[in-house]
Amino acid sequence: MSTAAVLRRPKTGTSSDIAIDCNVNKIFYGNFLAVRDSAVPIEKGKITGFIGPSGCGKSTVLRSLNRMNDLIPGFRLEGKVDFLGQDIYAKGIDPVVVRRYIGMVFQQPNPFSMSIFDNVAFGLRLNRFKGDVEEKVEHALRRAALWDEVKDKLKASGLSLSGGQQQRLCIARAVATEPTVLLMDEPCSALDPIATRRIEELMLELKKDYTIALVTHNMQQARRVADVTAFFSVDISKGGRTGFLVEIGDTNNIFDAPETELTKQYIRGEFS
Ligand SMILES: Nc1ncnc2c1ncn2[C@@H]1O[C@H](COP(=O)(O)OP(=O)(O)OP(=O)(O)O)[C@@H](O)[C@H]1O
Repeated sequence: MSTAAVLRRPKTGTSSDIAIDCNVNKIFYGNFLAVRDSAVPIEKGKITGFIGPSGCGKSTVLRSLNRMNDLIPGFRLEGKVDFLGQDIYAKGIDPVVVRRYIGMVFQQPNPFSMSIFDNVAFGLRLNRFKGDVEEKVEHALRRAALWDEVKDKLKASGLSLSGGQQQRLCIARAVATEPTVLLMDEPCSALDPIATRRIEELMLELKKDYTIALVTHNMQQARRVADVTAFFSVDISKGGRTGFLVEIGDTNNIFDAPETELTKQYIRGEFS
């Protein structure tokens, strides 16, 4: 069976509510133990927010969900990450195919130095899409709430757009190939408050069609958009700096009735 055949999209009515079942025992960069003991189920159709102090491993865990960390020399994961019940780190699974189903939007908007149209069409062409590219590009730009602003200048460079528009272009690029899950690594950190609000509104709109995992430094953002929040912290007890999951639960519970003292302290702003 081919890899593409192995990685299926979720069907309605499947028994599990989990899109990605992430069970990290350990993640290393070389000899450095960056993250330990983090079981983070990413529920279908929800936004799961990752919060926690700098260096607690939020991005590392997020990037493990679509094998983006494979690109980093020395990266090693002990544990299991299942996408719709299939181990994405299993032998024979092509990370490129994994990333087609589990797309990513980065902190810095990173449109390619090409036209708006070509930015969105990029993944389609890469995947040798045989259908109507123009229709797909328009659909993706509409999904990213950018169509009205760019429909008359599709040949202009993606780099000519504002920061917020560029980030929406990157979201359009990510959704053009119709992934199942979108990983968003601090997608608003380079944006002003108005552009941030637009992206937050967009995330709430996108979750109707996509499962989203979101790393954010901004606790208020997690509170505004995340259905589920995972709080990570850093363990310095053994002389290292190892991130770990403290707790995960409904966002309201994490913010209003957290189970651990550590979460309470973080939510109260006692450390950052
Ligand atoms: N490419 C890398 N090579 C080596 N160590 C890394 C690499 N990327 C991250 N780390 C280390 O792994 C740990 C977790 O980093 P990570 O970026 O995942 O944390 P984070 O919670 O996302 O941090 P921040 O909020 O500051 O972005 C940190 O100690 C970091 O220095």
